[in-house]
Amino acid sequence: MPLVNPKELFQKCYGKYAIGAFNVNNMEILQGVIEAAKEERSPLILQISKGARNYAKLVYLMKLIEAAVQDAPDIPIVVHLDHGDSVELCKEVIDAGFTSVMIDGSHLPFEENVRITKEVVDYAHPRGVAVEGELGRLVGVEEHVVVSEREATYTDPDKAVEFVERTGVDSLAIAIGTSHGAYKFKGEPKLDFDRLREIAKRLPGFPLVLHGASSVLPEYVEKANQYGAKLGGAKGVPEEMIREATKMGICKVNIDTDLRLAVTATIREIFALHPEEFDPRKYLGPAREEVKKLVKHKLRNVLGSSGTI
Ligand SMILES: O=C(CO)COP(=O)(O)O
Ligand SMILES: O=C[C@H](O)COP(=O)(O)O
Ligand SMILES: [Zn+2]
Ligand SMILES: [Zn+2]
Repeated sequence: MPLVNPKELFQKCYGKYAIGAFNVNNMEILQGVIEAAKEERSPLILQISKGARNYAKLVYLMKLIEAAVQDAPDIPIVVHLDHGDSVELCKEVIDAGFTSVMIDGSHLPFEENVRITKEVVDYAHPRGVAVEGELGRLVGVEEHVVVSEREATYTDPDKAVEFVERTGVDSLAIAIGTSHGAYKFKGEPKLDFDRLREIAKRLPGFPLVLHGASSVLPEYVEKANQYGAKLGGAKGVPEEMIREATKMGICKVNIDTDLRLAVTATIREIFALHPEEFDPRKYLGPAREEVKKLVKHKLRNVLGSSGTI
């Protein structure tokens, strides 16, 4: 089937399970993710960041995704722009065939965020493309002990309603305590589920998005460290918390760091155990296999999207 708009996927999964949005940077990661979705009979969101585009060139990534669609003809696949930082970039990728874009104005003043997000919606919707906006800031490592600090960065439920109404976005990324990367918490992991519940209550049935949703699986961190990495103190969102969030209106769960860790741990082990090896297929192949194993686990045991197509 052709690439799909995520709207229908979100309607179907709301409150029950979530769609995994996996960052794609190269062929091996893409193939690992696709093989997992095929075996699990699960829909997929493939997301491309500005960084991915700078690394691999958009034309290469789009051709790889075209190949994936051909290789997995019955899997609904969304191609999404992750953290679009300008109206121009969103328009460019819409014209290139993306079926979903994120315009991330979360660092801007509210009115400015509304303005640019609405501009993207006005361009995207007539072209059949969905738009994700973001309200609230994802902050790393620092613990939110001070209430005023939390109020300044976490998503305000009143503002979320106003933002959705005024922009017409199809989904909203919210800040409830997650952050990007491998160092999400200093102490015990904690998410503001009361806030999520409140936002979901005020926006009934409206798809919410969780960024920074990697779990930073200890097995990968330990293996990478065992073979020379320095990832001390790495900590992610426990899988149980992700499961809980998918029951509360989170329809899209963004995962990048976990893929990076799976690749890195695998390659480090091979380099350490087989120093004579110099054929990239001998370490990129196993890394791809590990990505597949990880994504199957996420789809089946964390997101709950296995067997839904
Ligand atoms: O939010 C993300 C991409 O937009 C990825 O988050 P992680 O760093 O937790 O994988
Ligand atoms: O949100 C961030 C994603 O993990 C993408 O990261 P990147 O900009 O390094 O590709
Ligand atoms: Zn953001
Ligand atoms: Zn993100």
